[in-house]
Amino acid sequence: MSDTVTDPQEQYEWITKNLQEVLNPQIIKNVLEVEKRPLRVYWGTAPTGKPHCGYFVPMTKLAHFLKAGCEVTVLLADLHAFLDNMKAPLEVVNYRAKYYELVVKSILKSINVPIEKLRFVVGSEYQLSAEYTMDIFRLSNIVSQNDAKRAGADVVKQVANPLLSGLIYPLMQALDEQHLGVDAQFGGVDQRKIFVLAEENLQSLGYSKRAHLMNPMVPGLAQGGKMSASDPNSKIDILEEPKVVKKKIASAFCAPGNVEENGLLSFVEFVVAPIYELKHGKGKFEFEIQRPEKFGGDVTYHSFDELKEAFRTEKLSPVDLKTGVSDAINELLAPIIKDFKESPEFQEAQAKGYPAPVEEKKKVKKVKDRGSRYPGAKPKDDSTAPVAQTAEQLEHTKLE
Ligand SMILES: N[C@@H](Cc1ccc(O)cc1)C(=O)O
Repeated sequence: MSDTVTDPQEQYEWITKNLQEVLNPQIIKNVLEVEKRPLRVYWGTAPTGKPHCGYFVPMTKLAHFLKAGCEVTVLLADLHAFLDNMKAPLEVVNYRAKYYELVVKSILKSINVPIEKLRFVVGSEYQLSAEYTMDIFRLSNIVSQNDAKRAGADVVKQVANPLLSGLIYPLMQALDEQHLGVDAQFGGVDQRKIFVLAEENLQSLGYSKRAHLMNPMVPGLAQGGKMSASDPNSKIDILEEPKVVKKKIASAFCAPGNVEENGLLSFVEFVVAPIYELKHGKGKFEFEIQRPEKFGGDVTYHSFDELKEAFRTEKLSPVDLKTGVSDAINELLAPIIKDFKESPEFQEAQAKGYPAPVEEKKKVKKVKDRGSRYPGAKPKDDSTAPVAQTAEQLEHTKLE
């Protein structure tokens, strides 16, 4: 990556590049133009599930911030992962935070971002202090249940009987801005309601209002563009093997000529293009697709619009677009998979951060054992069926 820019105008352009929305841009401009110092900005991530390909998107923004000379902090929000319906139980949360840290560093390295310029902070390192705790209490005395609930609506998992932790979550995210000593917080536009909560309340605690920078949400690969945890094909793990990438992309929704609802084109637009630009310079774009001779042979597009137009007019078929996108993803993932395979620390963080559920293991073993005792018999999994103890229960079991 080339050197950082120093002209305030240019810095502002890098900071806000590709964003969907900026709240309080004057706070940023004031830092750059009047105070003439580096902008301090942070991005928080809660180590919950496994990071997927969408993770490249905030990474390119971190690169832009560094390019603009910002002081960038990455918050590994371990307690937030716990507070969000215990998505990360306390026994595993520090391994998951480590795993996220290594993924973030590996991605940044792969797109030539100097990681030594970033500050990594683990949430629980400061969020358990007396001062921070007192701030949660102070904030809980000025924010209503309703407002806290609404603030978390797009971030905290919504369940039938919501836990109190889901209300504490947004309060803490607001307080992080103060306790990390930043001028601005960056996140996806799904964080908007929490950002507004912070803007509306920090001043009542005697703290200053921060600016907020928001990325658009990147559509997934399924029809409708949602990335859903329940549809594994809509997401590609950051360590996905090339073959699996091909398979998932092959099953992605992609109708001939349809450029509106097309997760593959979105992936090129929001992930591949910004990374290419970072590596090769402003405005540069190149997307190569290997294609059999009889369908026109290999083809290279020099702008995203050119690619999109070729697909719209059906000069490029879904099969060929899929080949191009799979190859591009595999190229992006290769250095991260390599880092993982070469690092025992990385592997340990994954193994201990995401242990196989104990129940499942037991079940599998039982089924296997039975299978070997009765060769050829189809194992029937009744491990959860109740065992009848009395005549009455036996009768009941029979009836079922
Ligand atoms: N809410 C963020 C995580 C986060 C947590 C705490 C923060 O201070 C900032 C961000 C997410 O959805 O991933």
